[in-house]
Amino acid sequence: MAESIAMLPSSISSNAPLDHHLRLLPRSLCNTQKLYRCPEACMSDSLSRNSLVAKYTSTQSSLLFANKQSQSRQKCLTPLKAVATSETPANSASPLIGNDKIGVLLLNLGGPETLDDVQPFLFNLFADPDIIRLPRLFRFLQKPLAQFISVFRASKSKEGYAAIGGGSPLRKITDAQAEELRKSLWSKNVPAKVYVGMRYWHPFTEEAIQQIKRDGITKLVVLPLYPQFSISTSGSSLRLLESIFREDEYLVNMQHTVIPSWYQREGYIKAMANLIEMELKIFDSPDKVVIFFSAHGVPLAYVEEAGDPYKAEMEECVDLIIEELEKRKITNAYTLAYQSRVGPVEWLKPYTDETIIDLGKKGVKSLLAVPISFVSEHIETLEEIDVEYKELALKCGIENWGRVPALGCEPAFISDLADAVIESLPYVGAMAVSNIEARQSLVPLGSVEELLAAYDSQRRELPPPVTVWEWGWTKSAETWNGRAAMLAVLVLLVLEVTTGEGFLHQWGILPLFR
Ligand SMILES: C=CC1=C(C)c2cc3[nH]c(cc4nc(cc5[nH]c(cc1n2)c(C)c5CCC(=O)O)C(CCC(=O)O)=C4C)c(C)c3C=C
Ligand SMILES: [Fe+2]
Repeated sequence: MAESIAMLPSSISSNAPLDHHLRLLPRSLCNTQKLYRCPEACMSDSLSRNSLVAKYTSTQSSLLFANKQSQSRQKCLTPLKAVATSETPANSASPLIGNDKIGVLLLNLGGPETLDDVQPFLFNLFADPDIIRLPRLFRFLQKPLAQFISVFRASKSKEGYAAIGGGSPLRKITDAQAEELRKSLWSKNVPAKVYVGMRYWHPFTEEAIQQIKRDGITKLVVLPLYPQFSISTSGSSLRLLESIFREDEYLVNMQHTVIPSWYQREGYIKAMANLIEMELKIFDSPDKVVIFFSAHGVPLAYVEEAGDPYKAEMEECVDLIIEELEKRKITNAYTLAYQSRVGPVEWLKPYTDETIIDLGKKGVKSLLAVPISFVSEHIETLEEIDVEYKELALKCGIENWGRVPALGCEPAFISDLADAVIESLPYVGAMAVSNIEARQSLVPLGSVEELLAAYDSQRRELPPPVTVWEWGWTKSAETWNGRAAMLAVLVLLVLEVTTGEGFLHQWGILPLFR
């Protein structure tokens, strides 16, 4: 059996040129004000596309990256030898580097595969305290509330899923991405197994972890398939992983590292720019098209109260894509807005629908929508953007509409994910505190525990994204009181009409039958 030996990077030796890392460092590491280009500036001549606004102060504290089983740093930075046999089957159950069996766990949201799955899927979603965080005193209501809201919302959601073929394409696409990533890793002499762990539907994270144990994986790279970190997405999955790891002796001894976000990677940025460049060419006058980045929203309180880095990462991501486009002499106007709001609380602004209406009023005629928070097609690209927002845009006078496809299995993107995994391997179970390269993003590489400790450590109570009853003169109480009052009036009316008795009859508003 022929054996090939390849050297893996001694520390992070990214394919990305050094200046790319360096360019990102001041933004990512300093605790001073961050500068962002004003997205609203896109429509204004006076505010050039390069106008800078101070928007965000990173609260990033220095983090200690060591999981319980951390090796000495010296050891982790020793070049690893990747041992792959040319005859090893691609789906071998025992992928080895040295004596280690390497696994990559892709974390994703999951989606209902049939219309019957919609309500239980929604139940799982709303039962997650990172989606609806109830006050401590009311935690026991989490499941009944999730049941209530999921039943209440299911019919609306089902309409959406019916419109895109009767279910979410997420599982199929994520499985395909996992397979392409595995092939890419093997082609780079890293024989790893790749697993998919969904948060709210099959294959659940718990199932993936069982398989990881059965396969005897000893080093695990955890890679959420969200380019930007949010408490409500990657954070929620990491919290689940933490609880699974904590209770399992095997997992406690398995070394791991997490790549919490990767929006800043050159390969991802270039892949997004490629897609935008290609779609722009379809328009008659490509330079007149406004590039409309539409990100999934989160409630404002996640960012302002719990310190979710999601908004800052999203804005930085858009900046980096725009910089890449500028290098290609593409200098279109652009804007960023947030979609998919659920419930009455305030979410990140500007909202996508309101921004489309504004752009229409300002006379914009061509719009290219760019979904930016997710790398697969899903209900919010296929239904919300392609149907609802397109319809709204056409109604608002926008004549030419285009949409950039999600990255899916785009080869340059998958290859870059593989590089991200390879670059993280020296940090599996290791301390990376002083490694500048490991700290490129607002949420740098670390272990599950460290990341959860760094973000949202107190797990503060947040206003829920859906209407939940609260005591006092609050918005939700007003909403629920209003609904209760309307219901009571309806019941009284029905009683009046059916019994012929009541206030309206006594006051002579309705005729007395007697
Ligand atoms: C980065 C992406 C996402 C963030 C942030 C996010 C936060 C978030 N979502 C909800 C509520 C719902 N999300 C739903 C579906 C859904 N959400 C995302 C991504 C993010 N969510 C995706 C990719 C999908 C689609 C999955 C699919 O099946 O294709 C749904 C269900 C669909 C619907 O009824 O609209 C809900 C509900 C909240 C409350 C939230 C932040 C707190
Ligand atoms: Fe969502």
